[in-house]
Amino acid sequence: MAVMDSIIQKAKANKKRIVLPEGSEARTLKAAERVIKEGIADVVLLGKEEEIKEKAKGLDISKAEIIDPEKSPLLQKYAEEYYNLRKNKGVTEEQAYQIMKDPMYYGCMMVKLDDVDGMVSGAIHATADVFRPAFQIVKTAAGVKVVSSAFIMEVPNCTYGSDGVFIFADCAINPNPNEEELAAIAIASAHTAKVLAGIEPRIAMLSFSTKGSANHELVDKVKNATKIAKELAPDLLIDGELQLDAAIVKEVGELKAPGSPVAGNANVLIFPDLQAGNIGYKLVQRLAKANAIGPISQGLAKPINDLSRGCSVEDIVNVIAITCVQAQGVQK
Ligand SMILES: CC(C)(COP(=O)(O)OP(=O)(O)OC[C@H]1O[C@@H](n2cnc3c(N)ncnc32)[C@H](O)[C@@H]1OP(=O)(O)O)[C@@H](O)C(=O)NCCC(=O)NCCS
Ligand SMILES: CC(=O)OP(=O)(O)O
Repeated sequence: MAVMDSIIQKAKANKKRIVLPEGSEARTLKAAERVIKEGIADVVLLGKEEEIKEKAKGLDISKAEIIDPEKSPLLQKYAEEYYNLRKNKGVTEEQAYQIMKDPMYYGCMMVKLDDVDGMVSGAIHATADVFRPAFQIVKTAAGVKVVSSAFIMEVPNCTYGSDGVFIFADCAINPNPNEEELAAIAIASAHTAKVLAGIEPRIAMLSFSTKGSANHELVDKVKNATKIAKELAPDLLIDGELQLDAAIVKEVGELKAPGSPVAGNANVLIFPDLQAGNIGYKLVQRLAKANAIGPISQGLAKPINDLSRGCSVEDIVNVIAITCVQAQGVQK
C-alpha cells in the first residue's frame, strides 16, 4: 500500500471537493464517510435526500453535501450549458433539461463548471455510462486526442516491475486503439507512472510476438505504435513488440530481446487492445491478489474516474484520493 499512502498524504495536503453521483449506493456511502473522517476530500453526494439518509443509517455523513439534481436550483443553468455543448449534435432544450436530471450528467457538469474539483462513479454503472457524459461535457485536455485509462497494480511478494508495482493500460476505455492511439496511451501512461505511482517508467508494448518472432497484422500494429511513441517521446524508455515474459522476466528478456532497454525490467505494460487489457488486469488482481487501483482516466480536461462494479469500499477511497491529486494538477 506504499503507493496509496503517498497519494492519500498528497490529497490531504490540498483538500479537494469530489462529487459522487451514486449517492445512495452502500459502498459509496461507506467510502464517503471514511474520506470525510480521514480528511482526504470534501464530498458531494447526488441523489434523493431521503433515500441517501435512509441508506446511510449508522454512518456519519453529516459533513457531506447532498444534492438532488431534480430539485437543484442550478438544474436550469446546467441544462442550458449542456444544450449549448450538444445542440450541434441535435439535442433540444427539453432533452437537455431531462438529461441534466441524471446524476451522471449533473456530476460531470459540476466538474466542468468548477462547482466541484472531480467526480468518481461506476460502482453500479458500467464504464461506458461513466465516460460518455465525461467525453460530452468535460472533454479532452488541450492537445489530447484520445482519453484512456490505467491501473496502478501492486502485486504482493513480487520482484518484477518496480518491486511489484506496475502500470497497466488501457484496461477500461478504448476497445481497439489504432497505432497512433496506442502510442498516445503509452505516453499518457508514462505520465501516470511518474506522477501518481512515483516510478520511473520503462514501457513495454505487449504482443504475442517478441521482436519479429511472429508475423501478423496484429503484431504490426504494436510494432508501428512503438515506432510512433518513440518518435513522439524520444526521452522515454519504450520498446516493443514484446511478449509479457520477455517484458518482465530478466532471463527471458535477455534471451528473446537482447540489448533492449526495457525487456526483462518493464514496469509499464501497454496492452494491444481492451480484450487483453481488461482480462489481464482482472487476472492479476484475482489470481495474484494484486491491489488494482483504478481505472485512472488519462487525458480528460478535468478529473473524472470510473470504478469497477466489483470494487470494495477501499477501492473507492483510493480512486477518490487519486482524483484529488489529479485535480491538484488542473490549471483553472
Ligand atoms: C468509452 C466509450 C463509452 C465511448 O463510446 P461511445 O459513446 O459509443 O463513443 P462514440 O464513438 O459515440 O463517441 C461519443 C463521444 O465521445 C468521444 N470519444 C469516444 N471515445 C473517446 C476517447 N477514447 N477519447 C476521447 N473522446 C472519445 C467521441 O469523440 C464522441 O464525441 P462527440 O459526441 O462530442 O462527437 C466506448 O469506447 C466504450 O464503451 N468503451 C468500452 C468501455 C468498457 O466496456 N470497458 C470495459 C470495462 S472497464
Ligand atoms: C474496469 C472494469 O472492468 O469495470 P467493470 O468491472 O465495472 O466492468
